[in-house]
Amino acid sequence: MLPQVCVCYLLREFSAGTHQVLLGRKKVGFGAGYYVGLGGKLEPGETAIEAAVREVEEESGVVVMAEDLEPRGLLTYLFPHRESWSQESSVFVGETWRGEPVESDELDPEWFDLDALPLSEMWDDARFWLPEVLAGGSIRRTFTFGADLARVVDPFAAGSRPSVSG
Ligand SMILES: CNc1ncnc2c1ncn2[C@@H]1O[C@H](COP(=O)(O)OP(=O)(O)OP(=O)(O)O)[C@@H](O)[C@H]1O
Repeated sequence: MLPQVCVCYLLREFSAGTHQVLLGRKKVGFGAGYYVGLGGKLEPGETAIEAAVREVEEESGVVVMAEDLEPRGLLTYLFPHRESWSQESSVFVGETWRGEPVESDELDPEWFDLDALPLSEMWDDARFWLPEVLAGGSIRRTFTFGADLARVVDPFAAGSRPSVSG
């Protein structure tokens, strides 16, 4: 089984009809420099949703309850040129949470309008699924990264067909 990680996208209604998502510039470690959702590795014995609750608080100070997180799917990231980076990520979206995001050692939180996501500064896969998932969809998909460890190769290959629904 691939290493299991989670990612959580918190949404807020910024002004009437305008929704925003909390992302953060990752400061250290895997994906440093990219804007990412809050998340990280599951600890032993932890479920993906428990990990999401914990990582949101660790990385931003925001408190979210497990029952306020909606499971929105599973992403498989394959790095044939760097096997140790391959992982499987459970995706959650939450609209109810408490607190104000604060900068942590891991990441510098920032709100983005849903129609102005910083896709060119995120992991390359995000452009293929994140807008649809934040608009209410769910996803089950595999992305394979190339030798540059940065670009998705052949995103429409068999086995990695888009399956956004919702
Ligand atoms: C390759 N394409 C990718 N596209 C979008 N998001 C990606 C991703 N690959 C990893 N992610 C996210 O990155 C976090 C795991 O990173 P990972 O280093 O395991 O966690 P993190 O540095 O937080 O460590 P700790 O668990 O805190 O130790 C986790 O949210 C995961 O969904």
